Amino acid sequence: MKLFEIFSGGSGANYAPPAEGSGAGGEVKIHPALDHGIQAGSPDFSGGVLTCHCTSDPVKVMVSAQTAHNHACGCTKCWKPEGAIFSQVAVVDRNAVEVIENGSKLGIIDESAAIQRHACKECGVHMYGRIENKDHPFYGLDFIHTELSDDRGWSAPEFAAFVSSVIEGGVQPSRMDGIRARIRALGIEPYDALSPPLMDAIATHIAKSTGALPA
Ligand SMILES: N[C@@H](CCC(=O)N[C@@H](CSCO)C(=O)NCC(=O)O)C(=O)O
Ligand SMILES: [Zn+2]
Ligand SMILES: [Zn+2]
Repeated sequence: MKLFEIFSGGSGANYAPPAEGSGAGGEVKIHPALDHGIQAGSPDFSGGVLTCHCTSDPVKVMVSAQTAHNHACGCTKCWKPEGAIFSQVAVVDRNAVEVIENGSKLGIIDESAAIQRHACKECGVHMYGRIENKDHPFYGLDFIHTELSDDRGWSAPEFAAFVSSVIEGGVQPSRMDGIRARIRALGIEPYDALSPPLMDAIATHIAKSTGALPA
Protein backbone atom coordinates (compact mmCIF):
# COMPACT_ATOMS: atom_id res chain seq x y z
CA MET A 1 0.00 0.00 0.00
CA LYS A 2 1.27 3.47 -0.88
CA LEU A 3 1.73 6.00 1.89
CA PHE A 4 -0.74 8.30 0.17
CA GLU A 5 -3.37 5.55 0.41
CA ILE A 6 -2.61 4.97 4.06
CA PHE A 7 -2.64 8.64 4.92
CA SER A 8 -5.69 9.51 2.83
CA GLY A 9 -7.55 6.66 4.19
CA GLY A 10 -17.28 23.64 18.03
CA SER A 11 -14.96 26.34 17.48
CA GLY A 12 -12.29 26.86 20.13
CA ALA A 13 -12.54 30.62 19.93
CA ASN A 14 -13.78 31.00 23.51
CA TYR A 15 -11.80 28.17 25.03
CA ALA A 16 -9.84 29.30 28.07
CA PRO A 17 -8.82 26.56 30.49
CA PRO A 18 -7.11 27.42 33.77
CA ALA A 19 -3.37 27.96 33.50
CA GLU A 20 -2.57 24.47 34.70
CA GLY A 21 -5.11 23.04 32.28
CA SER A 22 -7.39 21.25 34.74
CA GLY A 23 -11.15 21.47 34.33
CA ALA A 24 -13.71 21.87 37.06
CA GLY A 25 -13.94 18.09 37.32
CA GLY A 26 -10.18 17.88 37.60
CA GLU A 27 -9.65 16.51 34.09
CA VAL A 28 -6.64 17.62 32.13
CA LYS A 29 -7.67 19.77 29.19
CA ILE A 30 -6.34 18.45 25.89
CA HIS A 31 -8.28 20.29 23.19
CA PRO A 32 -11.83 21.72 23.18
CA ALA A 33 -12.98 19.30 20.47
CA LEU A 34 -11.85 16.29 22.53
CA ASP A 35 -12.37 17.34 26.14
CA HIS A 36 -16.06 16.43 26.27
CA GLY A 37 -15.63 13.10 24.49
CA ILE A 38 -14.60 12.25 20.96
CA GLN A 39 -17.38 12.60 18.38
CA ALA A 40 -17.53 9.89 15.72
CA GLY A 41 -17.25 10.94 12.06
CA SER A 42 -19.93 10.20 9.48
CA PRO A 43 -19.13 7.66 6.77
CA ASP A 44 -21.02 9.64 4.11
CA PHE A 45 -19.52 13.03 5.04
CA SER A 46 -17.93 14.81 2.10
CA GLY A 47 -16.41 18.02 3.42
CA GLY A 48 -17.24 21.58 4.43
CA VAL A 49 -15.94 25.12 4.74
CA LEU A 50 -13.16 26.20 7.13
CA THR A 51 -13.40 29.77 8.44
CA CYS A 52 -10.69 31.71 10.24
CA HIS A 53 -11.37 33.60 13.49
CA CYS A 54 -11.57 37.12 12.01
CA THR A 55 -14.85 38.84 12.88
CA SER A 56 -14.83 40.65 9.55
CA ASP A 57 -13.76 39.41 6.14
CA PRO A 58 -12.71 35.94 7.37
CA VAL A 59 -10.65 33.65 5.19
CA LYS A 60 -12.74 30.75 3.95
CA VAL A 61 -11.41 27.48 2.59
CA MET A 62 -13.59 24.88 0.93
CA VAL A 63 -12.61 21.27 1.61
CA SER A 64 -14.54 18.98 -0.70
CA ALA A 65 -13.64 15.60 0.80
CA GLN A 66 -13.66 13.72 4.10
CA THR A 67 -10.44 13.91 6.12
CA ALA A 68 -8.23 11.00 7.24
CA HIS A 69 -5.89 10.33 10.16
CA ASN A 70 -7.30 13.06 12.32
CA HIS A 71 -5.20 13.35 15.49
CA ALA A 72 -4.33 15.51 18.43
CA CYS A 73 -0.85 16.92 17.87
CA GLY A 74 1.40 18.21 20.65
CA CYS A 75 4.08 19.63 18.39
CA THR A 76 5.04 23.29 18.56
CA LYS A 77 4.26 23.96 14.90
CA CYS A 78 0.61 23.04 14.54
CA TRP A 79 -1.97 25.73 15.30
CA LYS A 80 -3.80 25.38 18.62
CA PRO A 81 -6.87 27.28 19.79
CA GLU A 82 -6.33 29.72 22.67
CA GLY A 83 -5.42 27.86 25.86
CA ALA A 84 -5.21 24.35 24.33
CA ILE A 85 -2.02 22.34 24.71
CA PHE A 86 -2.75 20.14 21.67
CA SER A 87 -3.90 20.93 18.18
CA GLN A 88 -6.36 18.79 16.30
CA VAL A 89 -5.16 18.15 12.76
CA ALA A 90 -6.16 15.84 9.90
CA VAL A 91 -5.08 15.25 6.33
CA VAL A 92 -6.99 15.55 3.06
CA ASP A 93 -6.13 15.35 -0.63
CA ARG A 94 -4.59 18.71 -1.64
CA ASN A 95 -6.83 18.77 -4.71
CA ALA A 96 -9.85 18.94 -2.41
CA VAL A 97 -8.67 22.21 -0.79
CA GLU A 98 -9.63 25.56 -2.31
CA VAL A 99 -9.42 29.08 -0.85
CA ILE A 100 -12.80 30.65 -1.62
CA GLU A 101 -12.78 33.98 0.27
CA ASN A 102 -10.22 36.56 1.43
CA GLY A 103 -7.19 34.57 0.33
CA SER A 104 -5.19 37.81 0.23
CA LYS A 105 -5.02 37.63 4.05
CA LEU A 106 -3.05 34.37 3.92
CA GLY A 107 0.69 34.08 4.39
CA ILE A 108 3.07 31.16 4.86
CA ILE A 109 4.35 30.86 8.44
CA ASP A 110 7.69 29.17 7.56
CA GLU A 111 8.59 28.53 3.94
CA SER A 112 11.43 26.21 4.99
CA ALA A 113 9.15 23.85 6.96
CA ALA A 114 8.14 20.54 5.42
CA ILE A 115 4.52 21.50 6.01
CA GLN A 116 4.00 25.07 4.79
CA ARG A 117 1.24 26.46 6.97
CA HIS A 118 -0.94 29.02 5.22
CA ALA A 119 -2.23 31.21 8.04
CA CYS A 120 -4.46 34.26 8.32
CA LYS A 121 -2.10 37.20 8.88
CA GLU A 122 -4.79 38.99 10.92
CA CYS A 123 -6.04 36.36 13.41
CA GLY A 124 -3.18 33.85 13.16
CA VAL A 125 -5.32 30.78 12.44
CA HIS A 126 -3.69 28.19 10.18
CA MET A 127 -6.06 27.44 7.30
CA TYR A 128 -4.12 24.63 5.62
CA GLY A 129 -0.63 23.14 5.70
CA ARG A 130 0.78 22.10 2.34
CA ILE A 131 3.78 19.97 1.40
CA GLU A 132 5.53 21.19 -1.76
CA ASN A 133 8.41 18.70 -1.73
CA LYS A 134 7.37 15.93 -4.12
CA ASP A 135 9.76 13.48 -2.43
CA HIS A 136 8.18 13.92 0.99
CA PRO A 137 6.32 10.81 2.17
CA PHE A 138 3.14 12.86 2.67
CA TYR A 139 3.27 14.80 -0.60
CA GLY A 140 -0.25 15.21 -1.96
CA LEU A 141 -1.86 15.72 1.42
CA ASP A 142 -2.80 18.96 3.12
CA PHE A 143 -3.07 19.31 6.90
CA ILE A 144 -6.24 21.01 8.15
CA HIS A 145 -8.01 21.80 11.42
CA THR A 146 -11.60 20.59 11.07
CA GLU A 147 -12.75 22.54 14.14
CA LEU A 148 -12.69 25.61 11.87
CA SER A 149 -15.80 24.21 10.22
CA ASP A 150 -19.36 24.28 11.58
CA ASP A 151 -20.13 21.14 9.57
CA ARG A 152 -20.45 17.93 11.56
CA GLY A 153 -19.18 14.51 10.41
CA TRP A 154 -15.45 15.07 9.92
CA SER A 155 -13.35 12.01 10.73
CA ALA A 156 -12.70 11.63 14.46
CA PRO A 157 -9.29 11.94 16.13
CA GLU A 158 -7.68 8.47 16.19
CA PHE A 159 -4.54 9.04 18.26
CA ALA A 160 -2.42 11.72 19.91
CA ALA A 161 0.91 12.48 18.22
CA PHE A 162 4.09 14.22 19.42
CA VAL A 163 2.83 14.11 23.01
CA SER A 164 6.25 14.68 24.60
CA SER A 165 6.62 17.78 22.38
CA VAL A 166 4.13 19.71 24.54
CA ILE A 167 7.07 20.17 26.92
CA GLU A 168 8.83 22.12 24.15
CA GLY A 169 5.74 24.34 24.16
CA GLY A 170 6.13 25.08 27.87
CA VAL A 171 4.16 22.33 29.63
CA GLN A 172 5.75 21.17 32.90
CA PRO A 173 7.26 17.66 32.50
CA SER A 174 5.60 16.67 35.80
CA ARG A 175 2.21 16.92 34.05
CA MET A 176 2.99 14.27 31.42
CA ASP A 177 1.61 11.25 33.31
CA GLY A 178 -1.70 13.04 33.77
CA ILE A 179 -1.79 14.19 30.16
CA ARG A 180 -1.13 10.68 28.82
CA ALA A 181 -3.68 9.18 31.23
CA ARG A 182 -6.33 11.68 30.09
CA ILE A 183 -5.62 10.93 26.41
CA ARG A 184 -6.06 7.20 27.09
CA ALA A 185 -9.26 7.90 29.06
CA LEU A 186 -10.63 9.68 26.00
CA GLY A 187 -10.11 6.41 24.10
CA ILE A 188 -7.07 7.20 22.01
CA GLU A 189 -3.41 6.25 22.38
CA PRO A 190 -0.65 8.80 23.08
CA TYR A 191 2.48 8.54 20.90
CA ASP A 192 5.65 10.62 20.94
CA ALA A 193 5.80 10.62 17.14
CA LEU A 194 3.00 9.68 14.72
CA SER A 195 1.04 6.41 15.09
CA PRO A 196 2.91 3.14 14.39
CA PRO A 197 1.18 2.52 11.01
CA LEU A 198 2.18 6.01 9.85
CA MET A 199 5.74 5.68 11.17
CA ASP A 200 5.98 2.32 9.37
CA ALA A 201 4.70 3.93 6.19
CA ILE A 202 7.28 6.73 6.44
CA ALA A 203 10.07 4.19 7.02
CA THR A 204 8.87 2.14 4.05
CA HIS A 205 8.91 5.23 1.83
CA ILE A 206 12.49 5.98 2.94
CA ALA A 207 13.62 2.36 2.52
CA LYS A 208 12.27 2.31 -1.02
CA SER A 209 14.00 5.60 -1.88
CA THR A 210 17.36 4.43 -0.48
CA GLY A 211 17.09 0.99 -2.05
CA ALA A 212 17.01 -0.88 1.28
CA LEU A 213 13.68 -2.26 0.07
CA PRO A 214 12.69 -2.81 -3.56
CA ALA A 215 10.67 0.11 -4.97
N1 LIG B 1 9.34 18.24 18.53
C1 LIG B 1 8.98 18.97 17.33
C2 LIG B 1 8.19 18.03 16.42
C3 LIG B 1 7.62 18.72 15.23
C4 LIG B 1 7.15 17.73 14.17
O1 LIG B 1 7.96 16.92 13.70
N2 LIG B 1 5.85 17.79 13.79
C5 LIG B 1 5.40 16.83 12.81
C6 LIG B 1 3.91 16.62 12.93
S1 LIG B 1 2.84 17.93 12.55
C7 LIG B 1 1.31 17.16 12.33
O2 LIG B 1 1.22 15.88 12.70
C8 LIG B 1 5.79 17.23 11.41
O3 LIG B 1 5.66 16.45 10.49
N3 LIG B 1 6.28 18.45 11.24
C9 LIG B 1 6.74 18.94 9.95
C10 LIG B 1 6.51 20.42 9.87
O4 LIG B 1 5.96 20.97 10.82
O5 LIG B 1 6.83 21.04 8.85
C11 LIG B 1 8.16 20.20 17.70
O6 LIG B 1 7.37 20.10 18.62
O7 LIG B 1 8.33 21.25 17.05
ZN1 LIG C 1 -8.42 35.60 10.18
ZN1 LIG D 1 1.93 19.01 14.72
